[in-house]
Amino acid sequence: MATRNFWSAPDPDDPLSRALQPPIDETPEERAARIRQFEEAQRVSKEIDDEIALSRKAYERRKRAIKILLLGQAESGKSTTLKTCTDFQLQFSPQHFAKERAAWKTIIQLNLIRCVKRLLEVLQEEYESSLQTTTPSSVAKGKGVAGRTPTTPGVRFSTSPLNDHHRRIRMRLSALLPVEEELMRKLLPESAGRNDVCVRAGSGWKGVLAALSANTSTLDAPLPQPPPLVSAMKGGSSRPGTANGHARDRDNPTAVLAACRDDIVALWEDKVVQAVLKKQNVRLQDMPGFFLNDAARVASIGYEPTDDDIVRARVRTLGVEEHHFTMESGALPGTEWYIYDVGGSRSVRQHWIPYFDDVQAIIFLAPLAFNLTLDEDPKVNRLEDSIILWREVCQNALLAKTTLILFLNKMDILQATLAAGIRVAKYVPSYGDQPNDVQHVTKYFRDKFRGYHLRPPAHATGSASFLEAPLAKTPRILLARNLRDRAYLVLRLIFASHSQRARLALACLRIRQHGRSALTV
Ligand SMILES: Nc1nc2c(ncn2[C@@H]2O[C@H](COP(=O)(O)OP(=O)(O)OP(=O)(O)O)[C@@H](O)[C@H]2O)c(=O)[nH]1
Ligand SMILES: [Mg+2]
Repeated sequence: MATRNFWSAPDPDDPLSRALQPPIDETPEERAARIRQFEEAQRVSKEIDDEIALSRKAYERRKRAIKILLLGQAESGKSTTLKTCTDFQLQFSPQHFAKERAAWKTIIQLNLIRCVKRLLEVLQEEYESSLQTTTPSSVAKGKGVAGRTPTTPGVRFSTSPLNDHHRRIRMRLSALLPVEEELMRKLLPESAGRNDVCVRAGSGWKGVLAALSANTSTLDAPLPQPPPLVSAMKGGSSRPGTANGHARDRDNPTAVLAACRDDIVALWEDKVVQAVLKKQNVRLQDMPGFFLNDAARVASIGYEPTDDDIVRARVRTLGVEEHHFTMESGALPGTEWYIYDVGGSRSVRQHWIPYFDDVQAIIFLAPLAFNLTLDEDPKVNRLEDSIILWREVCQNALLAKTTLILFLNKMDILQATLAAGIRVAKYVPSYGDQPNDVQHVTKYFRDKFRGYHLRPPAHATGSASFLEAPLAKTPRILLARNLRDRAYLVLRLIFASHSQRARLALACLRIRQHGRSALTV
């Protein structure tokens, strides 16, 4: 239907049309101004129409897209799972990957500083708990430690095996703390007081860190000798990061870490320090973002993170991060995928719910961390929390038709924990005197999870590797032995190719069509 122009002949029956007519005595300038105004209004209106059409198209595309939600408690490995996928995708986009690598470098440096900080805390606790005050009788017996014998009653002394050498290293390494503070502030301004590395989803934190890393790379030349850290501890007043000549060090984690490198390595490899950790029952190796074994490499001037470093880096997610991929080849070319990575700590779990009625699949990560407790509530066992959370997900009515995929992950940590002689029965009394090996422990906990979803066929258990196992129509039990296995499955899930193994990806879609099922990996 043709539209009537504002200045066309008025419809005598329409009062609005009559009112919009130009005045009879309109001058040529007024007319030109009116036409310009009208054309501008038309342009804006068209722009709005185009935007509406575009967002309608995007909405339709999004409705057709495959949406996956990653769930699990904090530190369960959600972001890591996604990282492995992104990593894979970035192989085909090296420039983008270089930028990512720069961002991860700073995160890994922060992770290392956090490990050092934790180590220093343990040593401080040990030192404080060993402090004693001399009594006349102890002085008489010549009781004393760390090579010194207090000679006066009432003097406080330490019975700790840590000596002056350790204390000096400890003091020097405390220079890393302002660097950590400054980096954390840049990463997340409201992070003051948090003891972990965290980022707000969607805040563009990778860009911030990549820019930071690029700026500091010009400052990465070794510091003049002696390094400011050492001179500061030798009684000088110039501490790194103070106005006294070294303000730039705070902003240059690479240089400060390099100056601390030998101290970090020496402290971590020190036999006495290792004995203290054992006595205090602290396994820093189990800490997420553990890089002390790599300190000599990570704390060097020319450090470049490897892919493995990036996978192992720890950064806590706050909020919901959306990742969007379009499958370019393989079984479902052109398909759009959205993967949502959420924060897993208790205080942010309510943000999961709005995603429940919009996703086709949930990948639930559950590490078998039977001996650990939640950071946010040290009274709650991690594994118990995971099982309760899994039960809630399985029983949620909004997820009745959603494919549920359960990863029992961090198998390598389970293996190391059991190999270190840590007994399951000590933390889970119901485990009783069953053998304390990976096979029995995994089976025991797998059954705990299995109670809440379809029982898999008996023949599916115990396959050598899920990659070789033929795919059954019914859900099956598969075991990813390490991160690589898990990454592989998810990658196939996302970038399904024509290979045999890609059937796993298709299976997920098939399962989706057949209603509730679960695949335990
Ligand atoms: N050894 C080992 N470490 C793992 C594995 N999966 C994840 N990690 C590490 O565990 C830490 C925590 O993983 P994230 O992926 O950040 O955990 P998340 O679930 O995203 O945690 P939030 O964001 O706090 O909810 C990281 O340092 C990972 O490198 C695994 O299978 N084995
Ligand atoms: Mg995360």
